[in-house]
Amino acid sequence: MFDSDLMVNVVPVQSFSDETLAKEWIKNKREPFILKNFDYGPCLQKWNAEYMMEKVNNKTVKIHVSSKSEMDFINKNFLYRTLPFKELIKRASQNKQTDFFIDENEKYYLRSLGADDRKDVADIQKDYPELSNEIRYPPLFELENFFSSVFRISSAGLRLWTHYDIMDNILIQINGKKRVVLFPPSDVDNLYMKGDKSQVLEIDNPDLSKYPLFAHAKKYECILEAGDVIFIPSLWLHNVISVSFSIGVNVFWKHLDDEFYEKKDVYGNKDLVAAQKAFLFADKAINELNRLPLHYKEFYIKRVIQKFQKNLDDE
Ligand SMILES: O=C(O)CCC(=O)C(=O)O
Ligand SMILES: [Fe+2]
Repeated sequence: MFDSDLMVNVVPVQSFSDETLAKEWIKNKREPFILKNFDYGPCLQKWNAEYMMEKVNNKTVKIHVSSKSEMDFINKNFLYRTLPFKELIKRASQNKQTDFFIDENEKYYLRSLGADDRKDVADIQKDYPELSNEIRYPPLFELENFFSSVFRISSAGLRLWTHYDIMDNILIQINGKKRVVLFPPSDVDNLYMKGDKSQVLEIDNPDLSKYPLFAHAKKYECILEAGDVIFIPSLWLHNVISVSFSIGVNVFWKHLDDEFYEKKDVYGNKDLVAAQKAFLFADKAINELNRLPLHYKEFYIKRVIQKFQKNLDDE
């Protein structure tokens, strides 16, 4: 497989400046897009490293620390540590560290959490009151469906693994640049999933002997500049690399009725209740079939898959 074969599957993410059009896309098209030129308020001018260090006092944050550019959640090649918010910003905004946990080139990632990270969802308005009136969200969702708002602060060059979330989501880029690569839900068979994450880490240089189907995955791709917001529809897989020191905020909201979401899901990434039940039934079905000799099991797994496929075909 050559690079050029992989390139065939790259689609640039659409961008536009019209909020009404953006809302239409969310409702009807459900594909990623970038909305440009929205007025987010003072955060766009103000939120740089110096300002954040000065403004946010007395807060400690749980962070990811990684000596590798490609963070790997499945094999945990990073550390969880705690730092004062100020210190996180200082370190994440510079490329070489004098104080470090692993080595001088280590990188930092903050996904902000609620006050009690097991019970509370992240909400910048509550968790960072000193910054709360400096950001305004674009009117792309109904306020009653709001779920959480999350800081995404990252060192230059750090990549967040490919994953999906179950809620609709906008990612607002406030400072610095990010490259975002997305894969449609229909490509989930090509992404070697483990839970909500893909095992293919090096998406630009994948090991195709290990992950041959990845070559067929369709990539939607864009660079998010400060002042851009991208819509990441639920179930679209996404991989995010910070091209420079980067401050972003993402907002999740519920696109379905409350009852479909797991109640205790503070991160907004647990599979929908119906899907969790289906996985449990699948485990039970597998246990049953495991009691049979292999050739019966193979035959009946195919028959069960046919049943699921027929259900989809009848839709
Ligand atoms: O910007 C990032 O680092 C990750 C964003 C993300 O995963 C999201 O908005 O759902
Ligand atoms: Fe995400």
